[in-house]
Amino acid sequence: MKKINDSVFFLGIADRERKLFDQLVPLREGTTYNSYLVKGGEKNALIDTMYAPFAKEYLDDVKSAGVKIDYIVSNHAEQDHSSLIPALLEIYHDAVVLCSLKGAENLKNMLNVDSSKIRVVSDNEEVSLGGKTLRFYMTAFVHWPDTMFTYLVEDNLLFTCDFFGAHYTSFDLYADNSPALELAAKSYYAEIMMPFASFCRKHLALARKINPAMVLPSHGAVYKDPKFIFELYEKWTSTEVSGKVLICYVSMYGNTKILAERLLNSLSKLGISAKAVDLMETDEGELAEELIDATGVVFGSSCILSGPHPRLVYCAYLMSILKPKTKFYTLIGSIGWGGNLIAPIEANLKLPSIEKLDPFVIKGCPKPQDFEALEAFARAIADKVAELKSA
Ligand SMILES: Cc1cc2nc3c(=O)[nH]c(=O)nc-3n(C[C@H](O)[C@H](O)[C@H](O)COP(=O)(O)O)c2cc1C
Repeated sequence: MKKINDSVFFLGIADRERKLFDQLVPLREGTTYNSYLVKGGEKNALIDTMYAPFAKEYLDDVKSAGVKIDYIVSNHAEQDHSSLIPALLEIYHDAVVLCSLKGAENLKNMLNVDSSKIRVVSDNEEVSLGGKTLRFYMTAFVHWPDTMFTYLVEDNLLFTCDFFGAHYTSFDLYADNSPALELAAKSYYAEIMMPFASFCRKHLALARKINPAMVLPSHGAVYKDPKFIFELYEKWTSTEVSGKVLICYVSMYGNTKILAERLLNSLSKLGISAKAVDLMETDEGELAEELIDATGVVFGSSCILSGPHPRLVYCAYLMSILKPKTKFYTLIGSIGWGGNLIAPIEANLKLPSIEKLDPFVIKGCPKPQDFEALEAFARAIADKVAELKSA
């Protein structure tokens, strides 16, 4: 247990060995699950709890505080924060779980929490701990429909659960505002929050309006200087067109790779910010990070068994669920004799109003005339970027 002030304590636990989150998100250095204890003059509250595998450590820590737990605030019912609520209710029989309406439904469905133990709170509702007041803000969809913020009024502390979180363990208590933390927060945003960008913008504005002295998320470090994470979220959620073009390719014998590298070079010469990633060497997390500001995506694939490499189809599907603000896509590739490179990608790429530019496909290895044609293809992409930026 680490002290934040005389009334507020951090009960986070680092899970450094964890390699994958939600069976989808690769972790660079594990993660932390953060829970907080708020001691009031009359009552005490836990804000979010802990992931079940850490039951012993966590419950010992809570008990060592030597206070009765009157309230268990569940800002979000995902099991990494809520799965020890039943165990806590076994210890603290009179404790009441405070959560949103959707949170109540989720806690009942997922953890069999008895309705009699739950009190649903509404937007702006306050609960007094005696000299300390918890105020709740309904912040649906950052990232489940149940999510809410808890604000400790007298101390000006904002508990945001997953919002502003980071899978980051290299800290003692407070954020060091380092490039490593920025990358962890970026990765977290891309994989967890980006699909809900409009909700993120709305709840970011709320957090800014509250103007807390600290932001206390449920993964990663406590932000003593919330401006750091607010400005990053401002940038990532911005609707501005960055103009960046991301080339995502797979190549068996190097033909498509040559096209990808030539295109990257041509785009750079035309003043376009571009990046090429080999999808066989890029995990979901890295791809998601690159997609945050990708205005255009160029899929690169050779033909394999009549279609694109399956990794490209997966990439298109991933884009559909992560919902980056990508405005256009196209394709480069090399075939042997025939097949359809674009159709399986198209069938899986479901992004509202994304525009398709004519693809560029060659036979076998690139020839001098192919390189010339590729220059024209690069100019068409640059023109589209310029058009989007000036719109
Ligand atoms: C396993 C395998 C399956 C292939 N299937 C097809 C195919 O169905 N249609 C086609 O036109 N070419 C096919 N090809 C040929 C490749 O698309 C072609 O050699 C291409 O130039 C390879 O480009 P790369 O080096 O970027 O992978 C196949 C090649 C391999 C190795």
